[in-house]
Amino acid sequence: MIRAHTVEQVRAAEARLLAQLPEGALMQRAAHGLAHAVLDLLGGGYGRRVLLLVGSGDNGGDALYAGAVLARRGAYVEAWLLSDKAHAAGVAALGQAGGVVRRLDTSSASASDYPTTEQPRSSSRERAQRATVSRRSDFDVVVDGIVGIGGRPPLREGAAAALEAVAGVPVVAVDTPSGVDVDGGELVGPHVVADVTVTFGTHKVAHLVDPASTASGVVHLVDIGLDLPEPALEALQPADVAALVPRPGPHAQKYTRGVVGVRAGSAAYPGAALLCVAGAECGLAGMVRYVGDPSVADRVRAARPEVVGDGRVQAWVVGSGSHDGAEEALRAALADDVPLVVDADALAFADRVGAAPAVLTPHAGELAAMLGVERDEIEAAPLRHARAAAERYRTTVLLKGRHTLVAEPGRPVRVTTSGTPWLATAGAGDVLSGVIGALLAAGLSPYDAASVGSWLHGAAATLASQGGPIVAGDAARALPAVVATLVG
Ligand SMILES: NC(=O)C1=CN([C@@H]2O[C@H](COP(=O)(O)OP(=O)(O)OC[C@H]3O[C@@H](n4cnc5c(N)ncnc54)[C@H](O)[C@@H]3O)[C@@H](O)[C@H]2O)[C@@H](O)CC1
Ligand SMILES: [K+]
Repeated sequence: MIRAHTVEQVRAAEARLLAQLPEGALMQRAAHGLAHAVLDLLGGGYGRRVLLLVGSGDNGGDALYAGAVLARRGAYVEAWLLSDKAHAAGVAALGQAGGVVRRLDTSSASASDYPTTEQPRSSSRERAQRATVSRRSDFDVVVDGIVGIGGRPPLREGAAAALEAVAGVPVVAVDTPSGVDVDGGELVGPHVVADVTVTFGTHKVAHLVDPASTASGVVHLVDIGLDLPEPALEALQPADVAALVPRPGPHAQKYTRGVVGVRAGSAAYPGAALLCVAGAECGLAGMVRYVGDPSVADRVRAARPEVVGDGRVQAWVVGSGSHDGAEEALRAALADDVPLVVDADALAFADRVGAAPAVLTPHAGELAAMLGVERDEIEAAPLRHARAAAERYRTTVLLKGRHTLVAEPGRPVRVTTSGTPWLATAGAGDVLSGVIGALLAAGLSPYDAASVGSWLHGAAATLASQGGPIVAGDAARALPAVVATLVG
């Protein structure tokens, strides 16, 4: 499991650990982890050229100490101090290691004010003595030590100008890309866009949740020995999914494995019925029933001879393509008093679900209608709105997106990081609701069914895609192969 904690949780854990360790030990752990990640990225230290952007806090301290390690490995390291309060011991350490330190006045800086003279090709000692500075193209990497978990977004003007001055150079962010909203994962103004983020102790919410996760690049976690409580957020990994996926026991029969019923599709949208059933037929439940418009039911049975008609089920999937039959489909499903997936057209009636165990599966537009806000607001702050919806409906809410979120009151939000952009295709949501229904029927809780279903759906899309385009049915067809690799 990948876990992410809030700034408050990290600070509390750090305080407990700091009390047991010699002064500075934690920062040294962080800085060495950072330096080694930079060395890995650059393929070594000797002859490499590293620029540190250093803010006023300990995030800058990490960058400076890491810079000292890199300088001792033969790298040319130059630090631009963006504040006159930069970490003093870190500045001294970098200087002792032969690094170049420049104090910049960022109060009125624009990108053109930043150093642009060419760096002479001479020994690192000479370079350090002359304290000459480089053109942006002379740096192999920029280390962003502007702000970490102590930052308040957005990035201040001077820091943003410094970034602009080195645009195009690969960036390694220290702990978090500076300027992002660390706990909310929102982007509210200028911020660093990192190629790699080296974080300490645990992931932060912004590394996993969109839109901020797009600014984090590849996230590398350095263990500094923190003892942490239940996370704010978690991302299932293959081993977690494998542990949760239902498997038939030696005496299994179709009814004990669970029966999932689908009330989806309509004469206007027959394809939604077929795709939802295709997801439900992933093989994780013992039987699939379809109930709907007779002409659609005929098409479902023609395509999928295993599917049977109305009867007892352990879970219902309602709403994908139900059109104006959604309200009645939801009413009928609720009458059975079993867990249900409420999708698409049925989401307009989500208030009727009450205390029934359920997964609501809106995309941003549907959630906007449910909460009475604009779609843009959901897309700018998906985590905040997924949590708000879970509280508002007192149930499990799966908000679809590049990194789908599963929120339930009182539980860490689960974020899905499997998948491919090729899955943004018509009918993908219908398949997803079917898979989640099958998992509910097999006995998983709404929280597990939603997060495992979403993970499997993303992994199946990746497998089907092989880097190229797919349609929703391709993802459904790849589901059994994904499950086989997990449980095999
Ligand atoms: N606390 C600890 O024990 C450890 C902390 N570590 C590092 O310390 C960091 C936290 O350090 P701090 O608490 O000093 O905080 P930061 O260094 O993250 O930032 C705080 C400073 O940044 C300035 N600032 C805030 N918002 C800004 C903005 N939008 N633009 C520009 N400047 C801004 C503030 O004036 C403040 O001085 C972590 O992210 C991590 O990198 C690591 O060394 C591991 C150990
Ligand atoms: K940073």
